[in-house]
Amino acid sequence: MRRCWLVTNAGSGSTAADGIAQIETRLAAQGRTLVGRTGFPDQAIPSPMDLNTAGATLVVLLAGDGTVNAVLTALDGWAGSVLILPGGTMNLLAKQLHGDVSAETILERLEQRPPPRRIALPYVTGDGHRAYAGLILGPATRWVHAREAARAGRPRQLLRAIGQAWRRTFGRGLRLQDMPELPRAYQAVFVQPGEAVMALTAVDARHWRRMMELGWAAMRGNWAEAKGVTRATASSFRLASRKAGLALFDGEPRMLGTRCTITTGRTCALVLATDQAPSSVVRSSSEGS
Ligand SMILES: Nc1ncnc2c1ncn2[C@@H]1O[C@H](COP(=O)(O)OP(=O)(O)OP(=O)(O)O)[C@@H](O)[C@H]1O
Repeated sequence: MRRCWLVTNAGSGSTAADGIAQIETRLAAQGRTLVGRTGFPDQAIPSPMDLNTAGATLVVLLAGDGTVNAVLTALDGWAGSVLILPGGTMNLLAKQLHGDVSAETILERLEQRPPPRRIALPYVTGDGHRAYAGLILGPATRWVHAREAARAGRPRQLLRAIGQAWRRTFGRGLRLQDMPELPRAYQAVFVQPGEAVMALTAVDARHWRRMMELGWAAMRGNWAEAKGVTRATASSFRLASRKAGLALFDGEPRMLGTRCTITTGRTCALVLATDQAPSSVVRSSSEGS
């Protein structure tokens, strides 16, 4: 893992130019050679063939969960390793793999003996899209447009997006098929990948602030029996919607077709985990290095 390719996203929550420079300095101090750099999304993610041609055996990724999603999906099947460093806002995957530690600490652990394990990550999938940290379904997904407008510093677009999200959230909820445990119409359904089955958390809460708090907290797994929340597990289920609907795959908006089926999958052993006591999702999917 001496020859690396660095992928960054300047739009990710906590990726600053000096942070990227620090990572490059640290890699050089460890005797690693940077054979390529990609600034996503302006530049395309390198293909396995690009990486092999450059002799890269390690992709170091400093970005948020949305960028991590794009890279893992593009590189699934590659024989090298991917090291995910926290460069985003939530960094759910980096925390699962390494604990809540800095990029510097994770790079230090690359040198430890035995070396970090390469693991296969489970994901949930629908209509060809994947979510490694979590999938959000239902009208609450409309709030993503407000988030992106705020991020882009566009106040008029933000106000319009808030208005639309507000109306949608309190409109008709999402119904699921093949899930008798979840019989109602829900404002949001959070789906997290797991070992054999996925975990569903359905929110039937009509207060928008509670709903958004519950949503992202659910992804971090730090709340349990909140009001208006029902939990279930499934190996697959279908959306009952007759119209295409918005979904958030690791926070990124994608359209799902009518009656789309959501199932599970798993990557090849691609991703490095450095935490001694990783989360249950990671532990359950671990493989030898
Ligand atoms: N596949 C993609 N294609 C195009 N743009 C993307 C893609 N994934 C992420 N982005 C954009 O890159 C920016 C940063 O997203 P990213 O998810 O990497 O960081 P974040 O949202 O700050 O972190 P986190 O998801 O961990 O909270 C966002 O504007 C996002 O929409």
